[in-house]
Amino acid sequence: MSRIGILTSGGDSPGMNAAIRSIVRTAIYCGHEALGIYSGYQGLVDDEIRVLGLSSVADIIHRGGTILGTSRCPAFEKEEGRKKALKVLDYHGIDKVIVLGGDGSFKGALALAGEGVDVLGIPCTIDNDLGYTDYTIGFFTAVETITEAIGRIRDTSSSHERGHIIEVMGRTCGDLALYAGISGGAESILVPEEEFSLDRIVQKILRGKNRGKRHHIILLTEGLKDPYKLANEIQNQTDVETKVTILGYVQRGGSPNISDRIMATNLGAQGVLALEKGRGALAMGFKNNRAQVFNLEEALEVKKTFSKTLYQELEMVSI
Ligand SMILES: Nc1ncnc2c1ncn2[C@@H]1O[C@H](COP(=O)(O)OP(=O)(O)O)[C@@H](O)[C@H]1O
Ligand SMILES: O=P(O)(O)OC[C@H]1O[C@](O)(COP(=O)(O)O)[C@@H](O)[C@@H]1O
Repeated sequence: MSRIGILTSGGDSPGMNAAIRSIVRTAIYCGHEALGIYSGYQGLVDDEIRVLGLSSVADIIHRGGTILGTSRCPAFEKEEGRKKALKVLDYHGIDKVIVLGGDGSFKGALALAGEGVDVLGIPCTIDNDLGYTDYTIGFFTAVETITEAIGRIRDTSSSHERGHIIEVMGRTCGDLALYAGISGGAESILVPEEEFSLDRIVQKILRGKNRGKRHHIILLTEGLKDPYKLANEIQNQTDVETKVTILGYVQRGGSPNISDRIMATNLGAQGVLALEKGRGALAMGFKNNRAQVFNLEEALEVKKTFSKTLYQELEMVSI
């Protein structure tokens, strides 16, 4: 029997609760004990740990956020913080830790593994910025949220004959803009992986305007450009009034969609089974349409690739 600690870390993502439920139930089914580590690595350093029973994860599969709470914990990046965390794990007799988060949280898990703790990472981030897995838990729910926002904004843009810049999250990864741009029918997307061209956006708006188009939706990945300056530039060069909406944290909250609930349940359950068999540092990923077990260190080294094919398709259909 193992005592399995579970913690959620970094930015929360829809589906984290579904994964926690799956891990706790599978662990108990297999005869282990599950312990919740609250508030991410901070809770590990500060000893915020409680046993999770079967009913502690009832009625959460559909909830956004994480019942365990999350944090960004600079203390854990220092040796002193990690020493405290190791003592806490030892005190509770926790021999395995499952970390739900993104690449930063996985680096934290790797540091724990370096001290002899068996760890397993489950990819949870709306950004879909981990190279070793095709998708991360929360990504498709966030794409749906953005797609719905595009639809609403297009209604009012068409009525007023306006352009609209919608800033989306993603940091260094353009997947949220790419997938939501395709599913929402955006005219242009600005992503870190592709060269920016104001002229291309302007020409597209002018072509659309000439054939009677009344809306122009531009998705901008956060941090690339000041959306208000960009709106001014577009307005000056096209004479199309251009507004800005920054979607922000709306994208990160909310009930997980069906695919995120299924992927979370799948990766959570398989994660427990993988930890039973394997030692060291592991990661679950969703590759080629199925749950697979990876070596965590190798998984972190896989460079994230951007789909040129999807990007070209978006460019062609939004001519
Ligand atoms: N190199 C590292 N060593 C130890 N812990 C780390 C390291 N990098 C990140 N972490 C821990 O993981 C937390 C979450 O990382 P962050 O990059 O903010 O989020 P995400 O996991 O979503 O990418 C950090 O606040 C820190 O506690
Ligand atoms: O909550 P914070 O600290 O403002 O973080 C915002 C960032 O978190 C994200 O929503 C998710 O990123 P991570 O999953 O890597 O934490 C990013 O898209 C965004 O830039």
